[in-house]
This record gives sequence, structure tokens and C-alpha cells, in this order.
Amino acid sequence: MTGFGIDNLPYGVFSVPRGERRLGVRLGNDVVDLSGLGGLFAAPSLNPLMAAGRREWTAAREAVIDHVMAGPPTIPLHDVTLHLPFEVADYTDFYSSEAHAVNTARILRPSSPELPPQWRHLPIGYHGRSSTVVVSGTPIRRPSGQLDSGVYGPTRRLDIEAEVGFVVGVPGRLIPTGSFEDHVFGVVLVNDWSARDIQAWEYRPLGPFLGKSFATSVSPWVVPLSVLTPVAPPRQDPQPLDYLRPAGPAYDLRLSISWNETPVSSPPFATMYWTAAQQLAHLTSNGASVRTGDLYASGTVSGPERGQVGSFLELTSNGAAPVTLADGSRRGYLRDGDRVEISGSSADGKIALGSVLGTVAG
Ligand SMILES: O=C(O)/C=C/C(=O)CC(=O)CC(=O)O
Ligand SMILES: [Ca+2]
Ligand SMILES: [Mg+2]
Repeated sequence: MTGFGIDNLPYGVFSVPRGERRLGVRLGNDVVDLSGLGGLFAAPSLNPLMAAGRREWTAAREAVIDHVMAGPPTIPLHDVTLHLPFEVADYTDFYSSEAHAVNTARILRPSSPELPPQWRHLPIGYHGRSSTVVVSGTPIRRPSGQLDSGVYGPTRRLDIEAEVGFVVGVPGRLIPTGSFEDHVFGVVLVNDWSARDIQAWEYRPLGPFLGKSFATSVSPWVVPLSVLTPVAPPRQDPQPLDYLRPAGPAYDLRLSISWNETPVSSPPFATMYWTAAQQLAHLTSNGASVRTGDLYASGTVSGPERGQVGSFLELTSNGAAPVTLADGSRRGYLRDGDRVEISGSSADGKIALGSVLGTVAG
């Protein structure tokens, strides 16, 4: 089972050598070209389809399934180049894993309380840099910056963050949690690359800036929200304010992280405290608008167990407790040439999200 059967058919943008960008869906390890279907499928990005709204998304899916069932010619994945599947409008990143928030507080702020006082009252987030969102496979250049007082140079603490990204199709503002599925088109995997030394020196009081703005990688296939099976959201205490209720669907997605081919962690998305519907409601609750192509990421996905953390900051206790990879080498943070792949699927494995991978170019 590849997780890329007829019940998934995620959308992407591909090209063949010397060819134009075209819309396709992934079927097994092949791509099915959709551009010949015309209309919204003739565009070189997903944005027009995403903007068209939920009824069109359903109609598009029916058309795609009919097309795939008719046995069209397919193109092997290894013969195509995959591109960013949509034009990224604004990019927002949340902080909604309780285990991650507690772990980072313990490691980075051992003298402060574990969770910020507002953490259970609202989904904390920050606005990121959409121009540096790149597709899986794009080499990641190690950023330089101020690492401490008087120190400038290449980061020594280059890290990853395994996250799930939600792609907005239909624009809106003041979006209630109950309208989440009318606005969000689909899901990708996100790696929010982070330079921990730059971040630690710069981030108070305004939050992440250059430590996270140099690159954010996304997986090339947008899995339509409609193919994922919702599960009950986690219990929330205290009960959130009215504008954050009802919580909306949660999703039991299983992530896995490999570092130079060594599996190092399996973050469980179902453990996230705030749902994607609550994040969107909060993001738009002050009248701020979202538009087609907006990407918002869940925040680092960490479960409560040691083998479930979504960052190397947590995995290696900020480099103090290195991990041993399959080749016997040890790692605290990323070295030049290292390769990280984050993959994911539904709990039953029937729906794959594919993977987001990146190699540190140095
Ligand atoms: O707690 C901190 O100081 C830092 C947290 C992060 O860097 C995580 C972040 O970007 C938000 C998230 O992915 O959960
Ligand atoms: Ca992040
Ligand atoms: Mg980032």
C-alpha cells in the first residue's frame, strides 16, 4: 500500500524536461496529468482551483476520479520535476503542541514556568516569511547571523521542526471554527528550519525573526482536506472562549522523521492541543483577512514520549545529548550535507501525505 491510491489523489504541480508547469495528481509512484481537462485544471498552479470554493473542489474531485478510472497515461515520478504546488500568499506558524511548548521551555527557559500564561487560552502564533517557502528537495543554505553578543557567522545550531501545514483556498475574515472546511483546501507537511542560536539571541520580546525566516520547506502534494477522516479534538481545559468553539475536527496523522536515513522520531499529530479550525478562527478574529494561498503551520508536532519529538532541539536537549545515526556518527544539530526527511500518513496508512525533504547545502 503506497497511500497514494484512488481515495487520495493529492494535487501537485509538475513539469517534464523542457515542458511547462502543469497540474497533476499523484497515483502510486506516478503522476496523472490534469491539464488536458481544461478549466481550473489548465492553470500552472493550484490557486485558481483553491479559490473556487468547496462545491468546485467536490466537482473537481469527481472529474479527477473519473479521469483516473478511465486509465489515462501516467508519468513516472522520477521523470518529472515537482514545483511549489501553489503561490504562497501569507505564512503563519503556530505553537500548538503542549509537549513541544513544555520541552522548549524546560530546555531554553529553565527558570520560567513551563507554559506561558495565555497558552491554554489562545493558539500562540507569529507571522513568517512567505517568500522563503520552498518545495521539498530544495537545498537549504546554512544561514549566517548574530549568534550571540558580538558574534557573527554561520549558525551552529541548525534545526528542523516537523509540522502540518494548512492551505487556505477561499479568502475570509472572522472565520468561525465551523466554517473551517469551507476555507481550507488541503494539507501539506512542513519543515520549519530554525537556527536556534540566532533565534535565542534575537527573539525577545517580539518573537522569531531571522532565526526562522531563511527557509520553510513544504511537501509537493496537497492532500485535499476532504479525504482525511476527522477524529475528536483533544479535551481543552479551561474551556476556550466562544469564538474558539466548537473546536472543529482533529486529524490522526502520523509523522516520521529520518536523519540521514536513520529514523529518529515519530510525532503524533492527534496530540495537538489547538485544532486547525481554532487556529484559523483565532488568526482572523481581529478582522485580519486570509487569502487564497495562505499557509498556516500547526507548530512543531511533538508527542509526550521521547521518540515523538518534532525538533532536534528536543531530541538532543539543545545538542547536549547527541543521537547516534546508523553510520555510527553522532549529532547534536545538523551538519553540512545532512539530509532530513519528514513523512506522514493517516493512522491507517491509507492516505499518505508524502514527504518533505531537505539537504543542508552549507
Ligand atoms: O519556545 C520557544 O522559545 C521557541 C519555540 C519555537 O521555536 C517553536 C516555533 O517555531 C513554533 C512551533 O513550531 O511550535
Ligand atoms: Ca515552527
Ligand atoms: Mg521557518
